[in-house]
Amino acid sequence: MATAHSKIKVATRIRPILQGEQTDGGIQVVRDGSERSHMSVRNPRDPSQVFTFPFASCYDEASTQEEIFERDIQPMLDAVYNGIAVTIFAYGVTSSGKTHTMQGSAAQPGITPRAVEALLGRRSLMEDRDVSLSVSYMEIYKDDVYDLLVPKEKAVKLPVRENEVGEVFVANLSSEPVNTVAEFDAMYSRASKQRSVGATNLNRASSRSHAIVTVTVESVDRRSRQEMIGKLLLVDLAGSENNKHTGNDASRMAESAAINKSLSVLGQVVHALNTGASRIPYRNSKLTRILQAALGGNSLGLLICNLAPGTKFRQDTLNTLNFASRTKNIENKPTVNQQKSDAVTATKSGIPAPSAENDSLQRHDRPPRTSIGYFKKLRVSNVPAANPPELQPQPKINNEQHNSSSSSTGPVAATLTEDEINARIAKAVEAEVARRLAEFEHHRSPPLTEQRDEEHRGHPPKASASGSPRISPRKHRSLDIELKQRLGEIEDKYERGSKESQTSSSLTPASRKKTGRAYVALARAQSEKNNLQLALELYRKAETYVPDNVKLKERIIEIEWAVKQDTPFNPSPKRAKKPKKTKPHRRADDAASDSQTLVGGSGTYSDVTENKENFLDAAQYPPAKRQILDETDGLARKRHKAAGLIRKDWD
Ligand SMILES: Nc1ncnc2c1ncn2[C@@H]1O[C@H](COP(=O)(O)OP(=O)(O)OP(=O)(O)O)[C@@H](O)[C@H]1O
Repeated sequence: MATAHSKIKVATRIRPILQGEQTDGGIQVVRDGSERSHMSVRNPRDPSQVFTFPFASCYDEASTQEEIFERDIQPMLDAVYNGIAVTIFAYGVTSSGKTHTMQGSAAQPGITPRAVEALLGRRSLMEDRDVSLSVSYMEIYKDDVYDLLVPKEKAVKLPVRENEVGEVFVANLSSEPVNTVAEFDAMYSRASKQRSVGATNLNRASSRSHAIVTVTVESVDRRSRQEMIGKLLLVDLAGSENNKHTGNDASRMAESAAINKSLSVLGQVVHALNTGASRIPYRNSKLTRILQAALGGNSLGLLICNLAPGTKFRQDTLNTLNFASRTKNIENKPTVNQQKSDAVTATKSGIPAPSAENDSLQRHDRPPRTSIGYFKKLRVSNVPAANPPELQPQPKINNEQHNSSSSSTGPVAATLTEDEINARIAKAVEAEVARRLAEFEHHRSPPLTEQRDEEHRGHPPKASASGSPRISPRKHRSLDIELKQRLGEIEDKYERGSKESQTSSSLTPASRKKTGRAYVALARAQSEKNNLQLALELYRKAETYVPDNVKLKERIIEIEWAVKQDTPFNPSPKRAKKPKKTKPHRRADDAASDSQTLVGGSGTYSDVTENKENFLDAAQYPPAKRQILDETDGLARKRHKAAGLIRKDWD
């Protein structure tokens, strides 16, 4: 039987213009008369340029909650009843309409209440099966997981665990049985009030956390006692934020940093899956760990990208659509969770069947019966789902994860201090970077000796696409050599030390910064040589070490664009350094937080505009404009300092 692959489906939705919002109509849904549609977005920097992004469904400002539900959600619910996990997540910049789409209001209920109602409605149609529904509801706030079904004062941080077959679950998360729509509405509205929400300049009720509702549908065939467990995960992500617009205070800034960081990791996971990376960084945030099955795993997926039409969000829109374009390439392998429903099978697994006394609230400190994938090892057969074609037991997911904590706390940990272990981890990663870079360079570029020979033979050095490289080829080579030497030294040092394999998340902030910087320098050198594909890969590598660097993201988008259009990329010179006296003193712990975020996630239009300006020679600007830029920068620095975050310019 062939394995069924299913790509993540992507839909986009533009929210209506809010009161006082400025827009220039630069973002539109375009339909070609058939079912096909695409988003058209004007380049904020060059209005003559229009980007187009085709997606399965594009909804404009006039779209209704019902329309989206009927067209894109309803058809996926069959799969849930057929024992498959389905994940629907809303993504977008703050205030773009994610909560409206997922949760909605009493007058305009969103996807979540509609989906539960539809699932409950289907129950009566299942004549030969006993069906039960239960719901859990959690939020991920500042990278900690909380149960929204328990009163806030009693809510504790819940651990995210993995069972012996590598499936991730949230331990001790409660779930409640749901039999009627009224029951669900009461529970959902009570729990949603507990979600962390705060006012920002961009949204009076901005979600400060990612919220995940999980509806579990268990159905047992009355005759064969075969049980199927389907799941529906409804995810309302917090929105990426530009703190120049949000007007956040210190505590909001800390929330914002956590939101932007986790969204950034989500972007990295999507990127790693797209490029077939051997290591997918699911472990770098709780969000991606929990959504692991939905991203390259055994779940069916729908990503709804919410877009804000305001002009100031234009760059966010482009970032969101770029993310969406990458996500739609991800292939999942949906599998049916099916088993014989009897106590013997359950106890055979070593995990007791749920006790009869289990009342309305079930707690799980081990993989719950309903956890996605728990039945993988109990599964006795596969059933084809009504909708998806053929479904197979889940093949091994390409999600190799290097668990550095286990290696660093083995025999080494017994004799070394934590600092020493950290230092070794840092060295190991740097060594890995060095080795990969050397390999990369070896395969991609002609050996330096060959280049030198060419010059000796009188061939002029290759110019960049612009025809006027700012860095001479000689300088490129010396930069490459210098960096390789530096990385070689690190590797040598490491060779004399430990051999653990590591992840970027295990590095100290200083080491992450250093490694990221090395990649940026190499990438820049490659882009100067017009090796754009290679430069792009190196910039992306850098991003895995400094995921929240907005300028780096901007550079990646620019090069992606150049590669896509097959046009030359004209790298801008380094930002002119400001006079020393305007810079506040940097403490050691400031340096350590360099890899933290100024704004993360996707950045925003004005942010990028400013960054773009930073790439340009400051001397090109009239004094008044330079002063404004300096003041904005000073203000931002003050705010970030207050929140323990300091901006660091890369490149
Ligand atoms: N399709 C829509 N129709 C009418 N109003 C909408 C729509 N989408 C969003 N809104 C309104 O826009 C505002 C912002 O929406 P919402 O709170 O859903 O954004 P969000 O993306 O969840 O923001 P955050 O990430 O900050 O939580 C709200 O007042 C909401 O009611």
